[in-house]
Amino acid sequence: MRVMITGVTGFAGSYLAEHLVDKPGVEVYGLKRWNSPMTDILPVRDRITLIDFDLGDPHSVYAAVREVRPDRVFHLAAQSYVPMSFRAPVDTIRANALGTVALLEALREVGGDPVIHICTSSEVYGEVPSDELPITEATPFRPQSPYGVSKVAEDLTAYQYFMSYGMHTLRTRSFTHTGPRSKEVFVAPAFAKQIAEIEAGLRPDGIVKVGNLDSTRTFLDIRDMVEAYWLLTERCPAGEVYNIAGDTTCLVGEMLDVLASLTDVTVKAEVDPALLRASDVTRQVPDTTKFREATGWSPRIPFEQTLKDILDYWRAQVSLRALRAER
Ligand SMILES: C[C@H]1O[C@H](OP(=O)(O)OP(=O)(O)OC[C@H]2O[C@@H](n3cnc4c(=O)[nH]c(N)nc43)[C@H](O)[C@@H]2O)[C@@H](O)[C@@H](O)C1=O
Repeated sequence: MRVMITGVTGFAGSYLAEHLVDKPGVEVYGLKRWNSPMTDILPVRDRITLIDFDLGDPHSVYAAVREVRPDRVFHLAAQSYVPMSFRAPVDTIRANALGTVALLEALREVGGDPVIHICTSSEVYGEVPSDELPITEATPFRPQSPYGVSKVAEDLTAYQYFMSYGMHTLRTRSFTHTGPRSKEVFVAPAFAKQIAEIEAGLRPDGIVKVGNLDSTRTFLDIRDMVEAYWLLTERCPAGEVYNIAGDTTCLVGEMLDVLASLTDVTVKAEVDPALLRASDVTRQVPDTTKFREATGWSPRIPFEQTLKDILDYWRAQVSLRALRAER
């Protein structure tokens, strides 16, 4: 089976590749931008076929799809950082929304009836009123960022290709997922990196810069998420949409408390106004019953273990950077 992953050098794409390389009969084709850094993000790079493409260029998307002729597609390439989408809305919507249209058009033209996972986000729901929680797949779209809008477009496009052409699209509205190797622009690695720097003596004031600590997130380990994506394509009927999320719902401030409990140094949080958003989604409380019933999936990695692994990853990164600086 030929499995194509777009965005294979991204956080989710690299973990999915790692998850799939040992599955019998699976050949992994990873699509990446020609200049994507791969230093430590893609440990299985020698076990997959890498293909350069650019989501912004429909010709390159078509050429890659024609080369692979995939049986399964995981579309994980995206501009995924919400604050960046406020600064670069056109680029975010172009890459995410138009990139998805380009991919689906290429798949339609090449044919072969692949199973296609289009990865959208809990950000499509935006800020949901408290009396409408938990968020089900029937909760209305109220996106609060250009990123959220781009993901609504991806979601509806995947639905339209199923309805119009009978293509085997599946959509996930993926809630927060994190783990080692996630970029430090996201909240858990941002906090973990700063704690590792305090431990290494690089932040003598012991201050961790934070944004909005009163935001609720439901955390899932990336390694559980990629298993969910695989089961989605194994077990779910065409055209469906699913929320996928972890079991741990807490305030971002509580997540920082757990991280702080994993170190011996004293951690002081200080709000950096630059980390506050024009509008923030603060009530991310999902109902994932539909996906769990369809697949039997449930998360295996405890929240504290995920945070420990993230902190250890940043401890290693911080010492590596210090070593390089010494040379
Ligand atoms: C599902 C969804 O998940 C992710 O989007 P996100 O939820 O915006 O992720 P984040 O880690 O940037 O923020 C989480 C929350 O934490 C608050 N927060 C506080 N202090 C800091 C802070 O220092 N840094 C950051 N980044 N956030 C902070 C921040 O205001 C927000 O309320 C992406 O993968 C996205 O692609 C996606 O689809």
